[in-house]
Amino acid sequence: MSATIERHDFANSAALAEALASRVADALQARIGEFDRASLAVSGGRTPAAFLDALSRKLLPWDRVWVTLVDERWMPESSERSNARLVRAHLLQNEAAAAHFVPLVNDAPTPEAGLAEAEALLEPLPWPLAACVLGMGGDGHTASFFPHAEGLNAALAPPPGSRLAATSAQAAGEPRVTLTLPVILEASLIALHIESEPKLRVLDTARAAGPVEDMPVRAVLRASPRPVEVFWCP
Ligand SMILES: O=C1O[C@H](COP(=O)(O)O)[C@@H](O)[C@H](O)[C@H]1O
Repeated sequence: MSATIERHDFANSAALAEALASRVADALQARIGEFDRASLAVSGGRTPAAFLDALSRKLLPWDRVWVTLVDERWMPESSERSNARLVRAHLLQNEAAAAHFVPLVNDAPTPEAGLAEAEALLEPLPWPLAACVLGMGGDGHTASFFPHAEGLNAALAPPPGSRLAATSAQAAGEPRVTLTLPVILEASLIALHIESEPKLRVLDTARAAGPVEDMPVRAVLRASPRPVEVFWCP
């Protein structure tokens, strides 16, 4: 079973960041042109900072853009590991300061306890996503779909209408909240942002046959209704 991807390769991280920012800005602009509002989900982790900076400088009617996260660690934004903190620092600045940001974490003690409230805050967004920018870990996780995670099945095949799921895995560190697979697959643009040779090898392995539970990025690659656009640099 081979995954459908469209590769965009770049010489370095700065060139990739600019190109990905332009691609996402175009997707947002197209949706706004048609429906007046657009939504975007971005990932956290170490990779996206330069891309988010570049996107923040794009000229768009940002007051018509709703931004949320692909996934989040269940911890306050005061933590260095908070994905929301990354988005506030790198995307919600410059032109994009006018965007509406909807984080996924609330004051509940666990993702399971906070899921209904987080889902309710997502309800007013203009769905489906105009763009969803995924990352990928060296273990083949994407979003918070970690290999053999507790909650993985519900995140990949949720009850109808569920936009969020709670997952936990030793490799994930903290408990997580994540967009569900159907929400990601509905996005008009699904981009996968990866940097380094080792991550490219992980992607090659993920594209080969093998269980989804071992490398959950396979769930996206195999089920995506359109090519997943891979943005890569060494
Ligand atoms: O845990 C996470 O990891 C992935 C990949 O992060 P990176 O640091 O290797 O770029 C990220 O896409 C996800 O949003 C994050 O929660």
